[in-house]
Amino acid sequence: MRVIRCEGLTKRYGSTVAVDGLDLAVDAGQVFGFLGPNGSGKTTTMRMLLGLIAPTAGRAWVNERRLPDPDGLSRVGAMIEEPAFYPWMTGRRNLKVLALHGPPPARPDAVGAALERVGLSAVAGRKVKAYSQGMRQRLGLAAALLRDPALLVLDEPTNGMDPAGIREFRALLRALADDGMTVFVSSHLLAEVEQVCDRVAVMNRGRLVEQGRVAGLAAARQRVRVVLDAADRDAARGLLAGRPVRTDGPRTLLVEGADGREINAILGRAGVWARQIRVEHPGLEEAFLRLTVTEEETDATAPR
Ligand SMILES: Nc1ncnc2c1ncn2[C@@H]1O[C@H](COP(=O)(O)OP(=O)(O)OP(=O)(O)O)[C@@H](O)[C@H]1O
Repeated sequence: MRVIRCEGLTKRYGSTVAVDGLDLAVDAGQVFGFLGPNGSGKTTTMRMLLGLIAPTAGRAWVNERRLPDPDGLSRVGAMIEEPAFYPWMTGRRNLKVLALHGPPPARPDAVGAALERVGLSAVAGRKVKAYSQGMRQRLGLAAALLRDPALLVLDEPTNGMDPAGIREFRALLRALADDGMTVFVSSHLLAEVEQVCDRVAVMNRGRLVEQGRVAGLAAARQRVRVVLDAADRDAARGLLAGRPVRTDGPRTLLVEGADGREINAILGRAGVWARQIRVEHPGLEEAFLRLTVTEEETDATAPR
């Protein structure tokens, strides 16, 4: 089942195109990472999917209902921006207040179950003002879980958390998906998403630049590392001109997306012999950075 589907989803604010013709498909039971640098349109997309803002153009379906159909949205739990709680109330009381607000009202045991699920049962009797950032985020997640959602939409949920908290949160998301929930989670930090997500979509300036399995994207970003005698480096660079090639120190060239054999042949034919040619698969993090860096930036930062 497709839990989220978008076709040409677009949001404009005056002359700013926050989201530009987005096509997206998210299947049930996955953790789906929605990645991109700040300002790339992630929050705007999530707000459209939650029916909080109307698209300028395009269509979207949530839980197989065309937005803004409330039936599709009634099975969605969300955490967008920092969750707001009454600081002078305990964690448990905050959730009870939220459980009372409908529709639909939450099941009577929903508060206890949600606290248990996020690992806050032991501190549920403490006032929220004494909670750490990580505890607040988890309470936010518990609030999103109160009505047994089929889909969780989480906007940068680990912002401000420490590394241990991030690890625990990641395990929690994985466990929820293993129980059949679909988790749509945004981040500008790939490293954390890479370890928990089945699939990712990468946004840049309102546009989708990649979508696929995490493992597949990492493999697709292969590069060839060519180590030469320093005297040969510039000649080799000349031979590879027109390809995405950059230097990495006085003896090394990195050629993006290339095939090792082909590079070997080009250099060998011209009599420029490499000391070493190695195919590398840089982590998704690096691939992601490269994807979202503009061409001018690449030129400006490339060592010459
Ligand atoms: N209400 C608004 N009015 C005008 N412009 C907006 C509005 N909301 C978002 N934008 C613009 O749309 C673009 C995308 O913003 P959005 O918040 O969706 O990005 P993001 O990827 O979620 O980034 P962040 O992680 O910083 O929230 C930005 O250029 C932003 O300035």
